[in-house]
Amino acid sequence: MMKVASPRAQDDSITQKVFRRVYSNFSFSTVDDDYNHNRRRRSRSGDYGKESLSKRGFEEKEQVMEMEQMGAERIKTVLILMSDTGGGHRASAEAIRDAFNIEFGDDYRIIIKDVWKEYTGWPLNDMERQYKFMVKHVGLWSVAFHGTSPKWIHRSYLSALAAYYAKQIEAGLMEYKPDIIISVHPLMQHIPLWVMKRQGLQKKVIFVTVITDLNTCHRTWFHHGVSRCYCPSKEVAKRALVDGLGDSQIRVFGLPVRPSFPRTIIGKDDLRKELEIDSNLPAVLLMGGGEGMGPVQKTAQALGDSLYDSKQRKPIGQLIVICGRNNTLASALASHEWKIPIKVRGFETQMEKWMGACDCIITKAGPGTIAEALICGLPIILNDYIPGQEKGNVPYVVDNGAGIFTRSPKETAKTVAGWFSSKKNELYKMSENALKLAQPEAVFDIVKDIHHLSQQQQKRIQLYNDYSY
Ligand SMILES: CCCCCCCC/C=C\CCCCCCCC(=O)OC[C@H](CO[C@@H]1O[C@H](CO)[C@H](O)[C@H](O)[C@H]1O)OC(=O)CCCCCCC/C=C\CCCCCCCC
Ligand SMILES: O=c1ccn([C@@H]2O[C@H](COP(=O)(O)OP(=O)(O)O)[C@@H](O)[C@H]2O)c(=O)[nH]1
Repeated sequence: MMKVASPRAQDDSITQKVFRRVYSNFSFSTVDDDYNHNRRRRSRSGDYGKESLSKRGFEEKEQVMEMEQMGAERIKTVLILMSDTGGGHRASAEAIRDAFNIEFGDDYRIIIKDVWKEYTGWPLNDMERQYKFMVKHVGLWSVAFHGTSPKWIHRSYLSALAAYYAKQIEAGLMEYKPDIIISVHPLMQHIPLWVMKRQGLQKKVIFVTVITDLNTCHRTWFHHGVSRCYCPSKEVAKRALVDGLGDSQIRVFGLPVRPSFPRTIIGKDDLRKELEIDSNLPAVLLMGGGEGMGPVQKTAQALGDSLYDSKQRKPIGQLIVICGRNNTLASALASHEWKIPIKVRGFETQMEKWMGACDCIITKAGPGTIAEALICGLPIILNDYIPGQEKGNVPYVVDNGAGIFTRSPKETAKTVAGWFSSKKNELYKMSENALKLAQPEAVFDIVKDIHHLSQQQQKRIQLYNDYSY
């Protein structure tokens, strides 16, 4: 139990004091704060002085209880910073949220936010649109990605943006009063950490980065001011070390994937029934990230030919295409005449079921899709990658024997037809390798480590308060 020994203790409630210690420089203006402010005013105007000693004793007990709540029991707020530049950052943010809920129930309140979009102005609030434009013109993206790699370039630009939008971002962070901030985006380290430093919050609020790229990630991911930098692979951890992060900051658990992937235990037959997929024909899943990018249409057409045995006049396989948010692609495919069974879907929220029902996957080299496919034991054909952050995902898959890379829709279609007929062993071997490479527990390891950090910090705060009051 905490000891409260300061004579100043009568002035303010302990809750306020601890809160002020944790958020000493924040000037909150919330309903809670109005409540605390009114209580403080009552206290200062001497209301408490008129009360009987026994009442005061009761108040003290109440204060100690409040103190205990502020310590071990208080619900912690976790703010996850992300942006919908691609579908992977949101998927990882949701994975972390779900794992917190599974592991720690109501002990943590999880908020997923794009604070740039909600609180700042151009160009920060428009990243999704600009990113989409740039990745459509890959040359432009390549120049932007590699051109901004030197620290002095991205640091000075991000510092300028931080200074310009400091107040707004501060307001954004303050609205949620986070105990822990988790960034799952390469551009969300510098600005919040800069704001936190300005507010003297660096030691009080835990800030961690969860990298969502498997290999050739951008250097903006590596910020020295973080408590932890969770790297999904040894390759990324090496880059973090080279960039100057310390061993104590780096942890390698894997890329966080939504717990529904490792935890779905419905068999393939049942999944196929539920999704109304033919239960006898092997199935290939074709997709291109959250935005339906890459040569999806041409590949689908080539598969329409290669998975049809014209001699026997019957299909040897079936095709599932998930177009994500690419509605143009979905309508183009839906209006096509097919000789094989096909399902064309838009944005799906239960990807674990579609992957669980299929036998292999064709995708651009998105890290989220790759990590999920590995957990489902799906051999992977990578048919495209975004220059820069996705380039290294190709050797990650191919060198580990979990898939192949080809940009040719015809070669892709021929490979799948082989896997579904004479080369079943190859498919099986790759499936085994995929499972070996998978890290289904990564997201749980990450949240447990964050919980551990939070407990350590709590102990420090309690110790500090023991001696202060
Ligand atoms: C000296 C020559 C400079 C030339 C170029 C200047 C142009 C500046 C314009 C834009 C800046 C580009 C930022 C590059 C940093 C990129 C970091 C990075 O890895 O970004 C990746 C994310 C997308 O996430 C990835 O998605 C993948 C799939 O799609 C996959 O899922 C992967 O796992 C994900 O990591 O990209 C972004 O979010 C970039 C959005 C850019 C929008 C541009 C808006 C500009 C607003 C703020 C920019 C701050 C830039 C800091 C550095 C700028 C320095 C000049
Ligand atoms: O209809 C869809 C399409 C994609 N995704 C998810 O979106 C993420 C895509 O991330 P990835 O890193 O592969 O590529 P990005 O979209 O970021 O380019 C993965 O988690 C997919 O499972 C989804 O949930 N529904």
